[in-house]
Amino acid sequence: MAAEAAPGTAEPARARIPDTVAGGTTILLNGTSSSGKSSIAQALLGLLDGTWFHMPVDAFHAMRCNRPIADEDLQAEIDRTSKGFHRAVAGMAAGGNNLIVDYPLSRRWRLLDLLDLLVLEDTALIAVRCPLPELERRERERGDRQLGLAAMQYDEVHSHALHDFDVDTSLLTPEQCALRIRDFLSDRPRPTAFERLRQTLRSSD
Ligand SMILES: Nc1ncnc2c1ncn2[C@@H]1O[C@H](COP(=O)(O)OP(=O)(O)OP(=O)(O)O)[C@@H](O)[C@H]1O
Repeated sequence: MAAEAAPGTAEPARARIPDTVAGGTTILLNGTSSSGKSSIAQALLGLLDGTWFHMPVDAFHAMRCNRPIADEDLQAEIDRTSKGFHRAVAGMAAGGNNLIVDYPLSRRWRLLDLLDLLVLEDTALIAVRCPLPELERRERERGDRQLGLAAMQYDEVHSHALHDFDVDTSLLTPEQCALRIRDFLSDRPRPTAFERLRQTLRSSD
C-alpha cells in the first residue's frame, strides 16, 4: 500500500498537520501468555467495521537488536520496552486511530502508567481468561514460549479485578470471543473500567 495517498505540498510555510479527529477506540486485551489474545485480535480485525490496528507488545520486542542482554539487565530492558510501548499506543490513539492492544498487565505499574496515558472513556479493557491447566497445555503444544510463563503471570494479570468485559478462551473459539466483544462494544456502559480504576487506584494522587 502507498505510504502517501497524494503528494503533499512542497511549500513548508503552507504545510499543515492534518486534522485527524481523535476519539478512536482502544480495545485492550489483557491476559496471560497463551490465553489467546493474538488469536482474538486477528478475528476482530476481520470483524469490526472501519480501520483498526493490532498492536501486540511482541512486535516491539521483535524490533530490538539481537545483541545478548545480561540477566541482571533483562528486567530493565523489558520495562523500557513496555514504557515505550505504552507511549506508542497512546500516540496512535492520539492520532485518532482505532486500536486492538494485545498486552498482559502482568505488573501493576503497567496498568498505572496506561491509566495516565490513555483516554479513559475511549478504552475498553477486556479480560482474556483461561484456566491454568489449559494455558500450560497450550504452552507445551506451541513450543515457542518459555514453559511456566503463563503461570508466572497468572495471579497478577487480572488482580485489579475490574474489566469492562470478560471472555474465557477455554470455552469459546477466538471467533466467538471476537463476536461477543464486538457486540459488547456496540453498547458500552459508562463509566468504563479505566475510568473506575483511575478513580480507585489513583485517588491518593
Ligand atoms: N479460543 C481458543 N481455543 C483454543 N486454543 C486457542 C484459543 N485461542 C488461542 N488458542 C491457541 O493458544 C495458543 C496461543 O494463542 P495466542 O497466540 O492467540 O495467545 P496470546 O495470548 O497472544 O499469547 P502470547 O501472549 O504468548 O503471544 C495458540 O496455539 C492458539 O492456537
